[in-house]
Amino acid sequence: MHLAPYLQGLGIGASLIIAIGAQNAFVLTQSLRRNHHMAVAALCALIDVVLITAGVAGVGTAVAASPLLRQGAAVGGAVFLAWFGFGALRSALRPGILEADRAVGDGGRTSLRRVLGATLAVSLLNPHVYLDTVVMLGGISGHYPAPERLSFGAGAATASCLWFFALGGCGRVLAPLFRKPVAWRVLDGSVCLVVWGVALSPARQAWAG
Ligand SMILES: NC(=[NH2+])NCCC[C@H](N)C(=O)O
Repeated sequence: MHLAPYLQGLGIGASLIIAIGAQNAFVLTQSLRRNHHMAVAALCALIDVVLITAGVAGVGTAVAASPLLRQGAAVGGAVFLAWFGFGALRSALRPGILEADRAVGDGGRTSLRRVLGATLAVSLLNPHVYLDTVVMLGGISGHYPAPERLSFGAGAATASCLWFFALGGCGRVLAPLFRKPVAWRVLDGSVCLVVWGVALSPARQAWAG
């Protein structure tokens, strides 16, 4: 294991993942509801590990080289983020509609299958996930010689695991704050703005172009 590339992978992986977006908002919501939150965190971490491995193995370079794949991902991603943001806007404007869903604690649990299905959707249909793992981390890892590339990938995978388990576990601490409906409205409103901002961001369009 090479320490310097490992730490670089850890730092770059963390800085890419920490910004709030659709996936983080979803994990945080399940954590606040204690809705199979550790299974959700584990699935997100697992998906990251698999995609980072693919990126480090060279898939990212191939995707970036294909205009068709890039544009397909960009259009699909914008549609997904627009739809996800619309859901957040709806619950910010009419918090009552999701009341049962939003109960803090054990009141709002849905079946494990449904929650894991939603986790897969919010991860695998989300362009940010591929951009971070396959394209960015995969692309940066290409600058290292092979053994150091593996250490870089291991560092990035460590960042993902630490982040998702921390986010999944933090609901217990934040739960008292989210007993007030207004806190959910603020969270949902911010998520809507951020997600729509990402859907329209010039960086994403440049990537598509
Ligand atoms: N490494 C990742 N899984 N990145 C994608 C998720 C990160 C992004 N901030 C979000 O919450 O949507």
